[in-house]
Formats: sequence, structure tokens, C-alpha cells
Amino acid sequence: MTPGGALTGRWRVPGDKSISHRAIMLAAIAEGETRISGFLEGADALATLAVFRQLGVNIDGPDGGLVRVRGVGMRGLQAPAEALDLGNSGTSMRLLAGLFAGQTFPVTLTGDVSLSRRPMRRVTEPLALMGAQIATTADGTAPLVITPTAQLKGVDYALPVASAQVKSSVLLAGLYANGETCVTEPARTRDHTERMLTTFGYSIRRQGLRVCLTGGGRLSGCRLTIPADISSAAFFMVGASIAPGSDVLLEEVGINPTRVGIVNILRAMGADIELIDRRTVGGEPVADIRVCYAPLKGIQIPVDQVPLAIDEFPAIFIAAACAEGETILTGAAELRVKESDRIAVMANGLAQLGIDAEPRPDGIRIIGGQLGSTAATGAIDAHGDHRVAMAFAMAGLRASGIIEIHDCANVETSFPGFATLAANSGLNIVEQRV
Ligand SMILES: O=C(O)C1=C[C@@H](OP(=O)(O)O)[C@@H](O)[C@H](O)C1
Ligand SMILES: C=C(OP(=O)(O)O)C(=O)O
Repeated sequence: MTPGGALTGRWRVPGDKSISHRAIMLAAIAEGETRISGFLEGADALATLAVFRQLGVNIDGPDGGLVRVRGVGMRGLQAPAEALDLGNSGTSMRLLAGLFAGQTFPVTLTGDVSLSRRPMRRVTEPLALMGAQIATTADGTAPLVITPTAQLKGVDYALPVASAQVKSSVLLAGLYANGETCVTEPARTRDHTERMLTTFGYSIRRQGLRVCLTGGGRLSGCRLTIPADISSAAFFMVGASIAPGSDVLLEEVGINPTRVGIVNILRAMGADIELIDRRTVGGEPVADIRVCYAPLKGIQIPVDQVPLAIDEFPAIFIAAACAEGETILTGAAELRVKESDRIAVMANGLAQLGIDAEPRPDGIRIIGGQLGSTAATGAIDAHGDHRVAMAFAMAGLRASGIIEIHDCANVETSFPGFATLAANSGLNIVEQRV
């Protein structure tokens, strides 16, 4: 990365990762065919797709974001010949643990080094309350070995952490359980599972923070269009906000209210963001997002925005480094159990660039205004975390020297083609494969 530049132009970032996973899962167990467009052809979503092929589901594509799934119905999945490797994808492992808990065959779920370190008891414990039998390592991590149970039973579960993955895991198991399954969240988290179940014709009841469904129903294949991923758009929203002269239009981005923390937080910092032509695509609200450069100021990030921006904090920390004054994040301990410990890894990277960043158990304090004014240059270790790598790429717009980002091949998990798109939009970035 050589310093400087501005972002300009209009483009569509790849499809939403969370929605792509769910589209394949529900299409596979639906009756009839589902045609999906806008599917994310990134490693995480492809891992979910490959799993269902191993379970005997006939899937065409992806081809230019188009996927055709011939659903096998609730009871049509077949035993896989070997363990299912989910790579780097926490969403795949946690949601599939729920979906597979109610099957009649055993399944083993494995992942890469990062995924094998992440906590899985948050799903195995509520699933055990439903009668599921899932073994983890002594540390509560993958591999997950799922042994079939005669019949799952519904549960009324209060989530201890605000996690859409845990909520979704329990709801997917609930499809196979006797009676009603209810989940109550401590704070609203992304609701793509609930929306998509509705799109596939499954009845969901929501009251405030509580969502319920009754097991034993069926899903009907449908047509789905997946919006562009706001979590991928976030890097360009931050890049355009921090680089003078920037003016970008990000097309057809999902603006589900459970995902718009990045817009709310950047606006509170003074960003110039306009949501244009709001409409609904595939059961999800979308808009074109225009972002122009504007000077940012540091803020205390409202705690209620944390679940709504949970994957965007690496990018937000770069915005904070460029803002005037200090930014404080609290209530975000979950960041420590993502693909990397995003508080520690980001604090180390910011320190490497000469920025004062004080990590805390549940957040961080960042003193802004230093990027560009210090000898902001150096080698950053992304620790294999796609979002850390892309966040530091955007820092290049304001750094005073070359930034080298190491261990960043996993960018492909959520954003295939990121470096090319970023270079075409004005970032001075060169990809080197080792
Ligand atoms: O349900 C989902 O698709 C996701 C939920 C979030 O995880 P948690 O449920 O652990 O907060 C998020 O970080 C992840 O990238 C995707
Ligand atoms: C946390 C993330 O994904 P996952 O949990 O699916 O690995 C992410 O994409 O930032």
C-alpha cells in the first residue's frame, strides 16, 4: 500500500455473506427448486454450499452469483462420507450444528486453525437442552461430533450473549423439534434467518426480542436475490469518509435495521452518508449508499449500536484513528472471539502505525488525528483475519508511508476481488502472493 489517494466511482460489492449461507441451508431442506442470484462466491459461503453437495443435494453454480438448488425436503439429506470442513466460517459451523442436530445420521464438523479456536459451547449448550448430542473438545471447541437423537424437543431459551449465530442455530434445530422453540435475545441481532424462513413459507412469530417457531413444518423453494453486503461496503464507507476528495456510490447494499450500525456510527462521527432509492430486494431492505469525504470527530460509541455493527469495528477503528479527538468503544467483548481477537490485533496494528490505542477487556480507546501526522507506516500482521486486513488497507489512504499487510489471504472468505476493486476505485494497493 502506498499512501494517499481518494475513492471515487460507483460499484456493487459482493453479496451478503450471512444471507448467502442461509439461502443455501434453507434451499437445501426446502421442497422444490430455489434460484438464488447475488450469491457471495467467497470461501465461507462456498464452504456451506460444498457441505450440502456432500449431503446429496443437487446444486448448480455458483456462476456469476447464480445458484440453483434442488431442495430435498426436511428429511431428504443423506449421510456424508466424511467429516465436513467449514474452513474459516463461524456462521457455517454454528448454524449447521443446529440444522444437523435433528438429522438421523452422524456428522463431524471441522474447521481451520482460527475456527478451531472459537467457542462452540454457546451453541452446543442450548442444543443439548433440546436433546441434541454434540461433543466438542475439552475446551468447548471444534471438531463438533454430532450423534443423532431420536427426537429433539422444543426449548425456550434466553441467549446469554447477543448472537445471531446462536439464535439461528437454535431456530434451525427447532424446525426438527417437537412443539414450540423460542429464543429471547438480550439485544436485537441480525434477523436474516427469521426473514428468510418467512420467504420460504415457514411461520415465525416475533414479539419484541422474542422469536418463536413450531417444529415439523415445511419449506417451499423460491427465488431469492441477495443484496450487496453492508459489511463489505463498510470498508469503502470508511475509506471515502477519511480520504479528502472521495465520492462513492455503493449499489444495492442491504440496509436491514439490524445491520446499519456502521451508518449510524459513522454519521455520529460526522460522516457524509446518503441512503438513496430505498427499496426491498429478496425480503431485505436495500439502498444505494453515497459517501463523500467529511472531517470526522471521535465519539463514545453507543452500546446499543454494538450488535448492529459487530463485524464493522476493524473498519470503524480506522475511522477513529483519522477522527479528531478520542473514540471509546465498550460492551464489545465479542470482538475477542471472532476470526482473531479483533481488539488485540487491531490495537497492535494501530500501535504499529504510531496511533495511540488502548485495548480494554470489552473495547478500546483510540486517540484520533494521528494517522498521516506520525510516521504512520509499517508492517501489519492481519493474523489471517479478513476484516483486519481490509481495514488496514483503507488506512493506506491516510498513512504517511507504505503499509504492508501480512497474512491476509483470508480476504477471500468474505470479499473475493477486494484488492482489484479497491485499486480500481483509487486505493494504491498491490497484491503480492507468496
Ligand atoms: O449470523 C450471522 O450470519 C453472523 C453473526 C455474527 O456473529 P455472532 O452471532 O457471533 O455475533 C457476525 O459476527 C458474523 O459475521 C455473522
Ligand atoms: C465474524 C465473522 O464471520 P464468522 O463468524 O462467520 O466466521 C465475520 O465475517 O466477521
